[in-house]
Amino acid sequence: MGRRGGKRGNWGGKGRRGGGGGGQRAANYDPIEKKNELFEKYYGELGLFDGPEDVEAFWTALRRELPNSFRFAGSKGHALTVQERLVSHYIPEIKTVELDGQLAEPPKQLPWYPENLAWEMKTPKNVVRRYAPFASFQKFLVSETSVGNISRQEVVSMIPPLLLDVRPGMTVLDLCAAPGSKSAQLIEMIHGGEEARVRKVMKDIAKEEGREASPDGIEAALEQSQLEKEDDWSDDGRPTGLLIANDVDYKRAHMLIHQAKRLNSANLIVTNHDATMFPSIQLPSAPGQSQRYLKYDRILADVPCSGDGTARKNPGVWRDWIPANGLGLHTMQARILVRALQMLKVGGRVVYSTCSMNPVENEAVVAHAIERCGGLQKVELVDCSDQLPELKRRPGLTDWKVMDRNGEFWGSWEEYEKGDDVSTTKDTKNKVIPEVFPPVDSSPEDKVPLERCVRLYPHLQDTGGFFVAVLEKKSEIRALPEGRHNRVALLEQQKKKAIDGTASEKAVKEEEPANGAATSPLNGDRASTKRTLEDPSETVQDETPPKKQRVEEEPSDVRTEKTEEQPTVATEAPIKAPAASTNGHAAPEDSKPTPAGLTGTASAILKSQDTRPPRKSNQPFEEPFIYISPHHAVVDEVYEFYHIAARFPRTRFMVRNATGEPAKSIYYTSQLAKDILSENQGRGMKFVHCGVKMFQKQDAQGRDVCRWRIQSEGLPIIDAWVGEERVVRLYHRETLRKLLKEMFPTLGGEKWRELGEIGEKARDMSMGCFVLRVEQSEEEDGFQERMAIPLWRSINSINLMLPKEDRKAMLLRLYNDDSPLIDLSKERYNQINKPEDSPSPIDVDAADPATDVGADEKNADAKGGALSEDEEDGGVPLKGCGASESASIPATEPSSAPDVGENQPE
Ligand SMILES: C[S@@+](CC[C@H](N)C(=O)[O-])C[C@H]1O[C@@H](n2cnc3c(N)ncnc32)[C@H](O)[C@@H]1O
Repeated sequence: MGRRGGKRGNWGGKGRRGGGGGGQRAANYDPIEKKNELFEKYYGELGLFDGPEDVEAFWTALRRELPNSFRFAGSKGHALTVQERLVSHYIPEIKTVELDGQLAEPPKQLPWYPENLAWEMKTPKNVVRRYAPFASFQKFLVSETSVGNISRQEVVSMIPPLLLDVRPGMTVLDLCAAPGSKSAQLIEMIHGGEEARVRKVMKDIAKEEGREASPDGIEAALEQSQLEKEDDWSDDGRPTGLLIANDVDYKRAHMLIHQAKRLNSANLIVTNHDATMFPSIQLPSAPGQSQRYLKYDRILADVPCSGDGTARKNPGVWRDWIPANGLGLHTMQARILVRALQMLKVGGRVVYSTCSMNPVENEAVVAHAIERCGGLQKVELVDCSDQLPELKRRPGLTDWKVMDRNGEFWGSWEEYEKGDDVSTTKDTKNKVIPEVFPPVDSSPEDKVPLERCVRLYPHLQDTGGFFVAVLEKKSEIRALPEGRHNRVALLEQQKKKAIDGTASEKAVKEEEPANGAATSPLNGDRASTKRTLEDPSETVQDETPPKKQRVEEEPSDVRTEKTEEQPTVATEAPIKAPAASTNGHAAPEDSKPTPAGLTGTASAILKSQDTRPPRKSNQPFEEPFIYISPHHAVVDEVYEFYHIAARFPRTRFMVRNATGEPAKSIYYTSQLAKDILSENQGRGMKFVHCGVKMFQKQDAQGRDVCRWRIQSEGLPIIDAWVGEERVVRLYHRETLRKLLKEMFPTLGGEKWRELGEIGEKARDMSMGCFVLRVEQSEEEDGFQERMAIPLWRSINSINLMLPKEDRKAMLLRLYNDDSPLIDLSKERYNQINKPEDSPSPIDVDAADPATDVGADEKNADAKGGALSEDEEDGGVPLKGCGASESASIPATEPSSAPDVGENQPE
């Protein structure tokens, strides 16, 4: 993993590689001509637009560069506070810029985004570079993006999570999640109102115990949180919901982890599976009770697609567009959607989305999946025209033509089959299958209201092109095996109806599946008694795992594209499934072919019964997730040292090493995440991330010092439960400024006085980790937002345990200060270590007991010490937060563990 925030900080710099088969890399050196005969013919003749002006506006917009867009991320209260800086400081400055005699246009809020937290900026890059107010705004964007307070995201990509309507407490699955911008939105929704709920719980507890509640802006926080609407109180206000974010691509799954990590969610699990056969997840069940499986309230299927809606940011689309791109993806997209519908709770919602405008990848997939799931009695296509009313949109298509790879249009499967060029029509590689055409309705009640889908075109509100459909599960489904017979049977029914006026409603259901899936002993009703190891409510799909896809690395919203052909009818192809694993890491999907004739589920059953040791594989090794005993000595120690309230759950601490012993880091997860990890490890599930780092092992002097310091990531979760004995309160801006600016300010002599309001407390406090609570106040020199930061007291100094990037971002946001940080420990060391008078480590301390510079700190310097500003800007990997962050840790002045890759095992 690279430097924190690496790619997220890419604002207006050089072009990035994009999806859609090309990208701006080419645009930088050899501009791609925005022309493509087939592309223009296809969208020109599909009849998507309202007359010539509309058509013209569409193509003009599609050829224009895409505006920048971003949203303020994290908890609502925090996002609003960070946004306030843009509103009150940068926008007024930008408004003073004159461009060609006109005042510059500042960034604008998107009117339909909740709390107006999403923005777009149309100013061209060359202007941004030239004018100081833009340049300083740019600096703010980069800084806040790098610490995760701003998420750079395409406007249209923000829509699917909003239509998914996630509420706290829900169980959500994001099937194709990387690089994770939508997952980040989903996590925020799961955590909605958390801060205020927890504070209210604490207030109530204090009242019960006859104590004063902590004196700060609780009322304001309560107001912000819409507590009336939120209903997730069962875990003392902590969210009980869960997001499982999945991606088939391991590297991209890690990009997602990096992106989501800043949200510090204990309610996130990242998995690495093929979404077309995402495994059923077991839940714990009482002895003697039947097995329970996880069902989801909400599923996002933001599937890989041809990405032709991204042509504005990925000019490669213009060069590479061919009809086979969309045709080749349809089957996999439908499989993902069917799998999503299978795993959904009755009454739950799936949002299906693509950044393609092609009906073959959109309406055709929706109709195909509904058809396979048993029609509109089972799955409703939801009318969401009343949601996000200010978002301009067009209805889904109910009729369309299909272009074959020769550029010829066909109106229906029948027409296509009868086509003149028999060799083409019979060519299965051509990907033209019955399901890519508009659906065939056996009766008016079966007509899928595809107009309820949402289409977004570039010219409607200056965005990329996009497609969204919202589906609701009405009752349990048994998906029909995929294959031509479904649609063909319907066509035949229709023909028959036309001839003799009778429709055989049972025809499809009684049809023998072409792939034999329904006759498998492990499939359909006949198999229900045998299904001991998988969710009986899900019908087996006949799976052919997708072959290799081309994946472009792109931090925001990039589609992947298949380059290889994939059989559309999965009949005799050998089925492959994840290999068994005894320790949570699985062999690659293709390492263990399933015996021919068995379905994916059958294979999963065999797999889970497989007790052989895991095979050697190319799958990167993932350490197991092991929960530690609530009575473990380390748990006792931290509870005692930090005076953590007994009510805070002791059972959810986890380590990532095979011994199960706390060695370097202790993570915390929600209860549901724990249940899932504990129940499913060793069953072939590929978990790649879960848990927020809560405690980090720290070398320290002094017998009574707890060696486990609280990590800044975990602090928001445990903060409210830490006893006053380990809390320092801070109210004044200037005090925090000093602590942010200076690393390791000394307390020796009278130096503690320089720390103002906290000086005396700092002087007198014992060594080890404290929680610095920055409280809200109405004072002029007060804070609008409460914050909690870990603080370390060494022998003679204190230090905020905060990564440098966070310090810098806070200094810029709160104080408009972008001058370099001051590392006082380094200065002290350099002073003492003048060449002519270089004392031994013992001499150092003896010479000046006011310094904390000891042998380890010297070592740190010898190994390179802290990174200079220049080095950082030069992209040297930045790790940790202290002065000695890239080297060994001084015994008395701790640095944090690497702040990237913290999902990685110890
Ligand atoms: C359009 S991108 C998703 C963007 C993402 N939702 C976001 O908002 O950042 C599609 C993703 O699907 C993944 N993918 C492709 N085929 C998949 C499959 N069969 N199962 C799961 N993920 C898949 C790709 O690796 C890619 O990251």
